Amino acid sequence: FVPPPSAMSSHVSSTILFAGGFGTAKSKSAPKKKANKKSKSSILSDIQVDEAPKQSTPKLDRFGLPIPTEDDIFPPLTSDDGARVPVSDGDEFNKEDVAEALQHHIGVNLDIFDENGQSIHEEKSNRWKLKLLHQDPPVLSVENFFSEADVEQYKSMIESNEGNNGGGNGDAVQLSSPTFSSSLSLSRRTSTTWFCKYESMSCLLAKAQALLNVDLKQMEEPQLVRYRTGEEFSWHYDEIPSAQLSNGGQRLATLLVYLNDLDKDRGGGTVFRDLKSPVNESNKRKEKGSSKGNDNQLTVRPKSGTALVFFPAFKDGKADPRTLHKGEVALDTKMIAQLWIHEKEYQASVPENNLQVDAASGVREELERLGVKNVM
Ligand SMILES: O=C(O)CCC(=O)C(=O)O
Ligand SMILES: [Fe+2]
Repeated sequence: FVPPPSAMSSHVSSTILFAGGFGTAKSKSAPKKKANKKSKSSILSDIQVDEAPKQSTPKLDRFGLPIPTEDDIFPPLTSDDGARVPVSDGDEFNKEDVAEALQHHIGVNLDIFDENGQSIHEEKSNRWKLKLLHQDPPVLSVENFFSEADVEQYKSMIESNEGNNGGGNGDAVQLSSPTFSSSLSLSRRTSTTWFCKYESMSCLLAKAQALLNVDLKQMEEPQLVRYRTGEEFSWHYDEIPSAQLSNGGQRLATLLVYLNDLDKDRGGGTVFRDLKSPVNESNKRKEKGSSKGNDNQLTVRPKSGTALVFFPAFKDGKADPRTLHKGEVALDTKMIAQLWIHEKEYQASVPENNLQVDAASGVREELERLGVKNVM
C-alpha cells in the first residue's frame, strides 16, 4: 500500500524525509543571496519583494545538527520566485485579465463564462460566478459551484463514512491526518480526511472537468476533509515531493469546495502567506507604514458551495512556492471537498480498486445535466 500524497501530513515534510535535507527541492540548492530591497515603487508598486529575515545562530539537535526553522522549510520568497501582484479592490471582472493571469497555468475553461464572469450553463438561479482573487500567481473563486443539494450530499457522505477504515465497502476511507512530531516538520494537520471512490463523487468530478477542462485520468482521489473545533492544516505547499512524481507528475491545480460557512471571527480560512488581499488605496497606505503587515494576507473565507482554485505548479510542472498556504485553525466545524489535478495519468491507491473510469458514465450524465459540452 502506497499512501496517496495527501495521506501524509504535508508534502513538504515528506520531501524533507526523502531528501534527508531541509526544505523543498527549491531550497536544496545553495542558498541564494536574499533580496534586501524594499518594495519597488512607481508602476511596480503592487509587486512585492520582501526584506530578508535576520540571520540568527541555528539551534542544534543532540547530534549537533541544525534544527530547521520555519524559514528553512518555508523559505521567505525572494525576487527570484517571481513577482506577486494582487488584484485591485473594486475592479470589475474582466475576462481578458483572467485569461492573461492564467497563461502559464493549466487554467480555467473561460468558454463557459460570460463577460461578467457568470457561467452560461445551468438555469439562471444556479449559475456560477467566477472571481479573480489574486492576479499573479492566479487564485480564483467560483461562487455557487455546488448547489445546496450537492453540499448536503457530500456532508452526509462524511457522516456515513465516519470511522470507515477501509474494512467495509463504504464510499470513502477515513484517515486521521497524522501530526508529525519530528523536528523535521513544522507542518501540522489535525483534520480528518476521507479518500473517496471516484464513482461516488461524479458531481465534483464533472464540475471540475467543466471548470478546468481536464481528463478524469489526471484526477487524484477526491477527498472530503473535516476540521473540528481547534483543528488546522498549518503552512504547506500542495506540490508533490520529487520522489513521488512518477505517479501522475506534479499537481497543477488545487480545487477545493467549502461545504459550510464560517464567519470572520470563527477562523477556518484558507490563507496564503505571501499573497495580499485585493488592495485599495487605504490598505496600500497602511502597508507602507508597517514593515511586516500580516493583516492583509489573502484569506479566503469558507462559504458553502464556493470553490477555490489555485495552482501549486505552472503548466510545465515547475512548482510555484508563492502558493504556500494553510487552513487556519477552525473554531467551528469546517468541511471541504477537495480535488487535485495532475500533469499526467494518476493511479489512485485508496479505497481499493478505485478507478477513474468507473466514474465516467456518472460524470457524462452530470455534464449533460449541467449543459456543458466540448470538455474532455
Ligand atoms: O482547509 C483549507 O482551507 C486548506 C486545505 C489544504 O490546503 C489542503 O488540504 O491541502
Ligand atoms: Fe493545501
